[in-house]
Amino acid sequence: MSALFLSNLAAQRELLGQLHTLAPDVQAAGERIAQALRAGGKLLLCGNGGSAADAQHIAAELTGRFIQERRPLAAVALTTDTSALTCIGNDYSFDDIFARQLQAIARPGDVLLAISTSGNSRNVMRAVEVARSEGVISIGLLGRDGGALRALCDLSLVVPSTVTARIQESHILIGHTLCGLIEQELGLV
Ligand SMILES: O=C(CO)[C@@H](O)[C@H](O)[C@H](O)[C@H](O)COP(=O)(O)O
Ligand SMILES: [Zn+2]
Repeated sequence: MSALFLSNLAAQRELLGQLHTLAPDVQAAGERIAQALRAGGKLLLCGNGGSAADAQHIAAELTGRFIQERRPLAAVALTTDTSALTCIGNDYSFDDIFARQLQAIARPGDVLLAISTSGNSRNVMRAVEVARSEGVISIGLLGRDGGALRALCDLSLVVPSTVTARIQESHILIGHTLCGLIEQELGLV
């Protein structure tokens, strides 16, 4: 068990080494999301497996509460509606499960947080492509070398580990940091 703890600490140390490039990008991502929310837009989130859980977790911090009592903020995880996911997956393609929901509810000025540890999940890539065509800013929360999503997204936050679990552990740290920045930016804490 202690091997897992040590492996997590090593990944966090590697992340620390990237802080000079990552911190300004996380700050920029928080500001962009806050700007969109201030203007009446919303944050949409997507990802597979553990990243679907992260998408829901981050959305809940905003619609519910992160640190302090405040008005709810508009955030929707595209991972939660099993009817939409099974209908679109079954009738169209699993690659379309996020893109089609996004087409239905996204408006120009919204932001998409696209979460993928490999950076290569087809359904997340398809969502980012649709985001671009709908005037939605895309922020990638990625791992490894960022994969294909790195270049597709308007802004990419890449955790430089090659282990999926370690990347996810850093993703939720960055997700919480974004929630804190958003609350600060909106003057709500
Ligand atoms: O949580 C884990 C592994 O820690 C898995 O459920 C993992 O999220 C799934 O294999 C995903 O399908 C991986 O997708 P992605 O992060 O490469 O986009
Ligand atoms: Zn996991």
